[in-house]
Amino acid sequence: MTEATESENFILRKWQKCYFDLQGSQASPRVKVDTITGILQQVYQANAIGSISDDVRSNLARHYIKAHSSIVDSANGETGLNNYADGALTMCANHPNESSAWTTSLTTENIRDLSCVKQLLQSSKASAASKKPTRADEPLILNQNKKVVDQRSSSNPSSGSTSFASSHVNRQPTATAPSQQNYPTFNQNPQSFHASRPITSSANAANHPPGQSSTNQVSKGQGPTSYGQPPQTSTFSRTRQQIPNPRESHLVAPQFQDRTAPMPPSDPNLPRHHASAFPSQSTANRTQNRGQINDNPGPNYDGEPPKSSGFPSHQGYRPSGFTSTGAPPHSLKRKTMFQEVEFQGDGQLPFRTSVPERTGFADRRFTEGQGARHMDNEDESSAMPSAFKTANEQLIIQNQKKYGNRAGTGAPTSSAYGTGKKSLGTTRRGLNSKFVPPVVNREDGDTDRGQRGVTGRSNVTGDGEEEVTDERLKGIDPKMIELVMNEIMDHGPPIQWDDIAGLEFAKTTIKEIVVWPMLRPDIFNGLRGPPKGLLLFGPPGTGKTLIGKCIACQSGATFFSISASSLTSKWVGEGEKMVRALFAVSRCHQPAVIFIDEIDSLLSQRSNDEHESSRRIKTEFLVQLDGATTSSDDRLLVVGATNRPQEIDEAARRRLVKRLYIPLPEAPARRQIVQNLLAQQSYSLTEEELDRICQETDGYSGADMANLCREAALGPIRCIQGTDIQHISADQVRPILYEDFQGALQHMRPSVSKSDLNIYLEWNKTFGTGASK
Ligand SMILES: Nc1ncnc2c1ncn2[C@@H]1O[C@H](COP(=O)(O)OP(=O)(O)OP(=O)(O)O)[C@@H](O)[C@H]1O
Repeated sequence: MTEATESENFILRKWQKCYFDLQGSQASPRVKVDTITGILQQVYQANAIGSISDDVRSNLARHYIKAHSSIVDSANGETGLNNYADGALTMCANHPNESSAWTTSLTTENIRDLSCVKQLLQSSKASAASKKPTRADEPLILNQNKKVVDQRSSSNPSSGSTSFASSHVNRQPTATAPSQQNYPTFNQNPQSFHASRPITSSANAANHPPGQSSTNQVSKGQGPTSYGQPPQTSTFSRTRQQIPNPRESHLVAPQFQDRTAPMPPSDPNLPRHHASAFPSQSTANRTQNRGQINDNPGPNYDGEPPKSSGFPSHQGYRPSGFTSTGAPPHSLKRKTMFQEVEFQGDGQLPFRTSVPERTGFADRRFTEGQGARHMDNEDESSAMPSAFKTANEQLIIQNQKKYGNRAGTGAPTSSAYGTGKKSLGTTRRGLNSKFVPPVVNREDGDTDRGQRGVTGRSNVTGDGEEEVTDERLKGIDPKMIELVMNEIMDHGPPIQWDDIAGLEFAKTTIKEIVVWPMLRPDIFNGLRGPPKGLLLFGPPGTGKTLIGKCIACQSGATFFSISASSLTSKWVGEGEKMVRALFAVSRCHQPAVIFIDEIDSLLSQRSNDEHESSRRIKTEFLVQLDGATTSSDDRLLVVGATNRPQEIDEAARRRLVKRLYIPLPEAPARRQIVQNLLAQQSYSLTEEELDRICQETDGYSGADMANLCREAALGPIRCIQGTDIQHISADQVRPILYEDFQGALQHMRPSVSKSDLNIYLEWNKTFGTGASK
């Protein structure tokens, strides 16, 4: 077996390991995306260190992408390509190495094929009439464009340039461009994107003449074309190619560059990994760029003052991109002409080079491309933009329109589970960046709500740029938003109902009153509407937090988990701001579950000697809770957990409509906990011994049982002589026996006192839901 094959097998084994993550019914979109990203990273890294050949890498990546094309093609704005493209797509693009320049494969034709462009054209139609160029102007513009076409064709007939402009030129439908085959182009049939991607033989790479520009490399099929015919460029590559790193001024606005000039191969500013560099662009930078665009319109391509065409000029992009690449002056003309001729619908779009715009732009195409939805014969020229809308913003809006109804299927939509990655890319955007909320799941037919979700976040600024800021986040400190996203949004592993032993009454009630309504708001509305506040009370360690997570997981909701004491202590003086931010962000992540542990410390009875700051937090919380409870549109559930229900303020108690007692586990539940935990270990216990353990642990909480099992599991280890532990193999450790539990029971006493239990029972009788009177 060759070394390469061994590496391949190693990766395949890992791959199989990931299979469950991808196929498991509970695998959230984010888990799947992360899993794919992970395996592709391994493939890519293995190739980078020479463990596997380019061929093997291409094979693996291709198979993997094909096998999971539905995930790769996910249009989910949160878990789909927005995140995914940053990493995995780079790798599966079969790009030869990190420092190679990326080249665009956008062409005049395929740009128009992009569904997002189509959408943009449609959406700007309304304003088009007023800003449509006069008939007299059109021939001029077209002639200018023709001129550039000719220039490009003649000056660079066979360079293999993949410049945006040249691609445009050479993708004219007529076969007049002899060098067209040298340009990366899109598969004419987007549907065949996955189906017709032969692996690019590494021979292509091997045959590649040394010193040839990377643009040519791509065109020869060494780049992203591993999924398509050599001259074609997959959408993967296009996705990357459209994302210039803002730190690389020479790469800015690649569509304007004369890409016949090779890109600097080892610019010190060039990040080692495109995957990490691109997403790391802060929105602050982008905002700055926008500022440049809007504040400093600059001259147009003729050095004249900006035309009043409704397009902002792009001085922020042009000079650096052009001077450093030595692009000919006519590139500027090209820019403007494309702006007006090729992108009549939204002329700015192709010239926006900040990350999300590009990503979203390409992603949208990528996502919808598989449906082979070619652009209809739109009257594109009739559409003129009135306000700039970035592709990412457009994507979000489109996603809302398109996927706003997913909850009805019961499919988890925006669950944040199963990923170690912070969602929504906020960590990438930076603190001062504009927060772009994720897709809000809305119901079928509820156009008003869906519409509101869209319009609610679109503001046309004075300079004509359309901002995408959620109304619900207005006035919220971005740092707080970031904190909520980073510290409060929970990304733990998914929890199933079966993971929670016993508690049948609580589980059944919760499924009925919370989970189903969250999954099917179309059925559970009006009187059947879910409660917005739920209180779980009972002794410590009985599974209240588990239940909270399980609710979120089972209802496909985003889980926000915070301890009330950290609200009052960790963010001293900022507590109420945090509460506001928490609710605001979670409203953007609906359906959402806000789990507040130790809620009693937040909502304790009001008293005169209460500290001012805690009073403010409490007031804010009640206000927000009221908002959640009064707005029937919101799919927001507040779950409070407490060991001291009797201390909760009665105003708060009233708002936590359902109050469920989470008692200590009964014997069968304790048995289940033991069995579940032992399942991961080698043990030898008879049924009787298990029964005895359960009898002897009366009064133990779930957490006590877990601790008992941990202690018992150490029994076999303690039998081993200290020195031997270093030498024995794992299978030489004997199984866990009943004796180990007996030993553990000597040390582990129950943590809940009988008197405490009486308080819970009493309170449950008075205020609990479903308690027998
Ligand atoms: N019903 C249960 N089924 C399975 N495991 C349980 C159960 N109850 C508790 N556990 C175990 O105890 C641990 C602690 O549970 P959890 O944090 O949910 O308790 P809690 O009621 O929220 O505690 P606290 O009130 O102290 O916050 C869990 O991680 C789990 O290992």
